[in-house]
Amino acid sequence: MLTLNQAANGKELASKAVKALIDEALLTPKPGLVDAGNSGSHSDMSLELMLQSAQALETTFREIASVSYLHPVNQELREKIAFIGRLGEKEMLLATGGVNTHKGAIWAIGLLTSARAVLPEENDPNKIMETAGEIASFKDRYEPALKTHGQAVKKNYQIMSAKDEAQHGFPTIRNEGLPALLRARKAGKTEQAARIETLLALMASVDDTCILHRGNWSDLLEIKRLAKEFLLWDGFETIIGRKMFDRLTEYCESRRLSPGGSADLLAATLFLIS
Ligand SMILES: CC(C)(COP(=O)(O)OP(=O)(O)OC[C@H]1O[C@@H](n2cnc3c(N)ncnc32)[C@H](O[C@H]2O[C@H](COP(=O)(O)OP(=O)(O)OP(=O)(O)O)[C@@H](O)[C@H]2O)[C@@H]1O)[C@@H](O)C(=O)NCCC(=O)NCCS
Ligand SMILES: Nc1ncnc2[nH]cnc12
Repeated sequence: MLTLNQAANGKELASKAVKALIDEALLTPKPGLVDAGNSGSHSDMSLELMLQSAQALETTFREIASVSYLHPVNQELREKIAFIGRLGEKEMLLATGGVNTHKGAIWAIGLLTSARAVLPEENDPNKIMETAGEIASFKDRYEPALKTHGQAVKKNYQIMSAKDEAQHGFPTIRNEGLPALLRARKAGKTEQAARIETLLALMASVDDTCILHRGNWSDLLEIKRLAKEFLLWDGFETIIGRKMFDRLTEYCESRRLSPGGSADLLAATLFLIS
């Protein structure tokens, strides 16, 4: 039986998680990603599909929050939320007809939801990321032995995969995404510009296994370089910044490359400060 506080906390966190996914999907323009203008590098995704997928995950996040509420940070918690997270992946595939829209987001935002429910009074995003990292670092004895794109890519390159990112307490959000968002807001930029700069700050740093899976090492380096240049030229504020954005979009879309991991981390950043 859920307590009233537990139920309210779960409902609120799940609604914030879904909103973060919707806000990320609606943010336009985004290089190589699905947005309100087009489907970027994806022939099997659309904005409608992304929104359907986000809505379908409400129950997953609510259940993660519910079991995590005031729970000690231990292996039992890790295994409980892994079970729900795997069901969430199935829900996503059911809602999208088999398209992988939000696997990385279920992982990252699932862990952050769990940490926020463990510490319902905590407002410091850094403490939430640290706690999520601790939860992610426990062994999940029921993890199925699957061969994933992320694992295949990690075998070839020495990179920070989605798992490492979480287990280290989300260093890319802590050091790049969140500071970029706060900086842009402080500079008085529009919320849309601030979020696009946040995405590009993440792209400039994340070892995105989606990019490496479809492309190669030099693609990842070029995407990081163009994203850095965009930020260096103050984003959409300057002609060169806008040129860099167009070049980045052209680079991704002509090669079918998608920074899906950065998109997930943008949604996670928005969730953390909601
Ligand atoms: C630990 C898991 C995340 C599994 O990780 P692993 O690396 O083994 O598996 P992947 O299947 O490759 O999924 C990782 C997804 O994470 C995103 N991502 C990639 N790089 C990073 C990074 N450096 N940091 C953070 N996040 C990252 C990315 O997700 C997005 O891309 C997906 C679309 O990919 P795409 O390549 O376009 O589509 P595919 O259909 O897969 O391939 P093609 O079309 O190219 O053929 C989209 O979903 C975005 O979300 C990676 O895909 C974790 O899933 C896990 O272990 N879960 C078990 C349950 C659990 O423990 N849950 C606990 C909390 S809920
Ligand atoms: N907007 C988006 N487009 C493509 N893949 C994604 N994965 C997460 N968000 C995405």
